[in-house]
Amino acid sequence: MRAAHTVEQVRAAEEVELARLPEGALMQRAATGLAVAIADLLGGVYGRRVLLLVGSGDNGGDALYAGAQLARRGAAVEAILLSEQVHAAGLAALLARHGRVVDTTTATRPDVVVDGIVGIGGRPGLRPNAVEALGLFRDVPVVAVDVPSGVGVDTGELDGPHVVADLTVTFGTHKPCHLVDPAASACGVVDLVGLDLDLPEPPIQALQAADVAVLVPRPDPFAQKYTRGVVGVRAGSPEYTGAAVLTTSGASCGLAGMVRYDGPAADEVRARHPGIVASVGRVQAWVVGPGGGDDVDVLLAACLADGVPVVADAAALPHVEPGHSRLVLTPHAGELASMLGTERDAVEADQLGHVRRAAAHFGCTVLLKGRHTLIADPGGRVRVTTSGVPWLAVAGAGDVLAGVIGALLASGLEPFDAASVGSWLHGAAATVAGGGGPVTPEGVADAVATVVSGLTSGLQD
Ligand SMILES: NC(=O)C1=CN([C@@H]2O[C@H](COP(=O)(O)OP(=O)(O)OC[C@H]3O[C@@H](n4cnc5c(N)ncnc54)[C@H](OP(=O)(O)O)[C@@H]3O)[C@@H](O)[C@H]2O)[C@@H](O)CC1
Ligand SMILES: Nc1ncnc2c1ncn2[C@@H]1O[C@H](COP(=O)(O)OP(=O)(O)O)[C@@H](O)[C@H]1O
Ligand SMILES: [K+]
Repeated sequence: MRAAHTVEQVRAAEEVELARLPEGALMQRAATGLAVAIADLLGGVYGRRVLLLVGSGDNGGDALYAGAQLARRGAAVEAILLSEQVHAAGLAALLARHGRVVDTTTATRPDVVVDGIVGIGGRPGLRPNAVEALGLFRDVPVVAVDVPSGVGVDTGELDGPHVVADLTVTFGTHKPCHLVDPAASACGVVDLVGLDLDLPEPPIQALQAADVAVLVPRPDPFAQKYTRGVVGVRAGSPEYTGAAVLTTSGASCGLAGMVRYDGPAADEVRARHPGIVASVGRVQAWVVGPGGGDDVDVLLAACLADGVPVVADAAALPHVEPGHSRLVLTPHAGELASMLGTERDAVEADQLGHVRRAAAHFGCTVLLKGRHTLIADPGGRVRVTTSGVPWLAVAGAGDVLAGVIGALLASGLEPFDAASVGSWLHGAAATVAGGGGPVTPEGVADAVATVVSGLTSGLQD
């Protein structure tokens, strides 16, 4: 599990560690990890040129100490000081290793720019002198210290100028901005330097393959199709039969024992999936909404009346009322904006705030689709999916996702787990299906089984 903690949580843990360790030890550990990461990026140190952008706080201190270590190993290190006051001991260490203080007119073209402007103590946005310094060498790789300066560290928002990093080296734990878009998209590759901090339960997590392998349902030796769970699909309309085919393709990923289809596209659905039963019967979970027609409100009500968990997607979303705790809502930003009475841009700018608000308002699990999909439950927990690839942004991919989550709900996973595991599998399946290239939604649905078998092959008992 990749965990992200808030600034307040990091500060509290840091205080305990600072009291325990000799003065400066924590910063030295951070700076050493940073120097090693910069050396890796440069493919060596001797003779390389490093430009440090140094702000007034400890973030600048990390950069100065890392610069001193690189200078000791033969790098030519220059520093632009963006404040009259910078970390004094860090600056002394750099100068002792023959690092040089320069300004925007005297800086030499570097091989890497190190952003030590501001860290977890920063407010969103950058001051004009920082913007000017960043503009000097636009095509040079940037390594951000802890966070790209200027981003909303706890919110994942971008408000004003900010650093766009190729690599971010963070310390102790991830922060929300490393996982949550749009800020996450400014981090580049994120490298974590461990500091042995004693941290509380993280408010935000990103499942990794090993976590999904544990959560994904596996049939026991005496399993029957009914004990594995039946997922019912109410999707498609005479106009949109494809949505029925794609949603049932997701539901047929193999994670439930049976798929039932109830709708107007039974012939199309059975032509692709002969195993699907096109008659009404008992189910352990419903998926409703993709490609839905005029009767989608009636169908949603019928699904909810069954008392089983329900995935509501697409056309069903505008009809959802608060108060159904075993519901999973799967909007994209535009759909969530309509549900909350706001604009798409507002949702995209503050994805974490909106998905949390929606989960609290509707009292159920809400999955906000995007590059880094967010899943929130009404208790405030959030998971982020980072397994996807941009090729997954293709019409119909959302229908497949709803089907996969429905299968996981039918198998008995709780809504929050079903949504986050389903989303992770969906992203990983796109990687497998495309092999680095384009995907079709049906290809993604087919690849879910391959992903699951890869995950669970090491776990057979
Ligand atoms: N936590 C840990 O475990 C460890 C933490 N460590 C490191 O410490 C860092 C946190 O250091 P920190 O607390 O000194 O805050 P930091 O972010 O450097 O500067 C804040 C100052 O910047 C200013 N300022 C604010 N906004 C601004 C803006 N938009 N643009 C420009 N300037 C702005 C403002 O000062 P002002 O100029 O307004 O007086 C404010 O006081 C952390 O990120 C990590 O790198 C590691 O060394 C060890 C382990
Ligand atoms: N840039 C991206 N990187 C990774 N995944 C993405 C990206 N953009 C969209 N996706 C994913 O693609 C899917 C698109 O679903 P959706 O918008 O509902 O499409 P549709 O309604 O046409 O099926 C979602 O799972 C979403 O998370
Ligand atoms: K920084």
